Amino acid sequence: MEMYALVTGRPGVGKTTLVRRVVEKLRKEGYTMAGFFCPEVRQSGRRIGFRITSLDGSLEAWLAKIEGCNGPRVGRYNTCQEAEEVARRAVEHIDDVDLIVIDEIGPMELRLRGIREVILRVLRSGKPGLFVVHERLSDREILPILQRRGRWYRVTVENRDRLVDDVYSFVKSLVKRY
Ligand SMILES: Nc1ncnc2c1ncn2[C@@H]1O[C@H](COP(=O)(O)OP(=O)(O)OP(=O)(O)O)[C@@H](O)[C@H]1O
Repeated sequence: MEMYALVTGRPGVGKTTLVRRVVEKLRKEGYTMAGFFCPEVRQSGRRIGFRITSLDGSLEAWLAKIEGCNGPRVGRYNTCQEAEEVARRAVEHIDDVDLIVIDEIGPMELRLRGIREVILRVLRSGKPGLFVVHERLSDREILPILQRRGRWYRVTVENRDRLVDDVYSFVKSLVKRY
């Protein structure tokens, strides 16, 4: 049974923008949501790391940085343990919301054990979800669950505006069903 809208696509194509637009539309209609975003941080045009923020913006921390954190390394970045607490707290009221939103489920997020556990808890909760999924996700436990229960939306420059309504309608149908 489908219960997740899975947004994927090339880096920088507009996945986060699409999810934010869908979340905004749902919020205006009174739907309640929990989850987190993982925005990149640039300094003088150069990407120096990623933050993690709760969906409502009230919690935030570093997720990964080139310099300054000492969690497991992913490419050029060291992950930051402080991110685990934000992820945990961002979904602590999971039973009280209509929808879980996670941007994104990728190698960096899953490298932190606390975030991996949060994502598994979300997947076990029975709540519908709107997730950005890294196009090269290969996690042997999480990817099969997503594939079994998700409908994929591959974002391109051509379809990214049109997809907002498609994803929005699908997510609404999921919330009604669960
Ligand atoms: N529908 C759109 N119309 C115009 N510009 C857009 C649109 N969607 C995204 N953009 C622009 O493209 C850039 C990248 O968008 P966004 O961060 O949403 O991409 P992403 O796929 O989430 O990136 P990443 O792979 O880094 O997570 C931003 O500057 C954003 O303003």
